[in-house]
Amino acid sequence: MEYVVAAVILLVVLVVGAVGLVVPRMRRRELPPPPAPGSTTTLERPPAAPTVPPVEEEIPPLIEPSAPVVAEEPPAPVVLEEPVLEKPEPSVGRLVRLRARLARSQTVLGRGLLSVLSRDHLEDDDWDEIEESLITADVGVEATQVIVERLKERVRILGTRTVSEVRDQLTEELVAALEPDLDRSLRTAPHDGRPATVLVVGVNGAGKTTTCGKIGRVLIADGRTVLFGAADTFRAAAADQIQTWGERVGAETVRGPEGGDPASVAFDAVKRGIDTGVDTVLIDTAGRLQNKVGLMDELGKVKRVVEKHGPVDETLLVLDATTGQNGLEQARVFTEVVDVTGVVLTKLDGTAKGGIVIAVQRKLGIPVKLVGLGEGPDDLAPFEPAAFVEALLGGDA
Ligand SMILES: Nc1nc2c(ncn2[C@@H]2O[C@H](COP(=O)(O)OP(=O)(O)OP(=O)(O)O)[C@@H](O)[C@H]2O)c(=O)[nH]1
Repeated sequence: MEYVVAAVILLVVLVVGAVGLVVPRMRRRELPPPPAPGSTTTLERPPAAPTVPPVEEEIPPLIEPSAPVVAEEPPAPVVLEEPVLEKPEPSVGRLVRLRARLARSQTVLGRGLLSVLSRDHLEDDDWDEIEESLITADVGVEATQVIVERLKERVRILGTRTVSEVRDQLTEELVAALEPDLDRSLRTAPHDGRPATVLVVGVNGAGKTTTCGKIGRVLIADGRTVLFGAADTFRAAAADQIQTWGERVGAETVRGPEGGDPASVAFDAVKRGIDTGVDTVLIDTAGRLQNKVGLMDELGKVKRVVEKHGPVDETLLVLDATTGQNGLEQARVFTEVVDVTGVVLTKLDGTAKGGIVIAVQRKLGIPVKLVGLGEGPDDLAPFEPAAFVEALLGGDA
């Protein structure tokens, strides 16, 4: 009996042992019970992801592939064509060629005056009419009085007059009023190792940028090399404009950021001109009203900064002829801020007041060196008093 009890106990122990071994294994496969609230959870490192063999990613092309490439003849080499540069007209004789542009002035001055002067007897009324014609043509009161007095005197002394005699006398008086002996040459010849510098100044819309481009062409036509400085940093279009003028004739343009310091652009332009060895650097400045003190000071600074490279050779004041006598006050202020050495009178093609040339010179004591006679690239002419008066009076040059 004792043996039976012992065998049963042994059997029970074996069964319990076997169950104890099997149950924990099965439990391990089940999810762990949720952690008791408040207990800390130890995060176990997740099992490493199974290693997947790398798949080669397809990178889309930047440009869509065209049809499958078929082996063919290699393409002919691309020959880069040199830009075709324009050949500006020579400056000599331009005024004569452009004389028809003064037709409006001719009507007032030429035909008007000559028809009065060729009357048999010149009475006071006739002289008044002559005076009026000159003043209407913007010659200015002072200059008109001088011209009329001198003509009266000559007519009185000469006594009898033919139309051609009167015409000659009038021509002489107008030419004399234009002070033909003034030096009108543009100082654009380079110095030893340094280009000549030309500064172009004036009020808004007078035609500075256009004139700058046209002067560049005049110089290139006369055999000089040119570089433009786009110091009009107020108007991005002005820099584009001058650059286009330059590209047409193969001249480089130095420009700065929009709204940048114009003096620094002007300085850099001259520096570049020195480095590249050009003959002349033409600097276009922004338009400014003569009564804006800050802007006029800025102009003075542009000139001073440029002069760190050496003196400015020409400071050209661009005046719009259609603004008539009003332009004279603007001009006076400019001459006080920068030492103006020459006047460019633009838009003479659009006014009947060609006499403004006389008034400008008399009032400012500065020679008119160039005249603008249209919007075309070569519509700028060196000013020659005799040819100008001939054109005004509508006779032969
Ligand atoms: N008819 C005529 N138009 C001209 C002449 N010169 C310039 N212009 C025109 O005048 C306008 C103004 O010229 P711009 O050169 O842009 O004037 P700007 O002085 O540089 O102007 P801002 O930089 O704004 O001060 C343009 O339409 C030119 O074509 C000229 O001699 N005759």
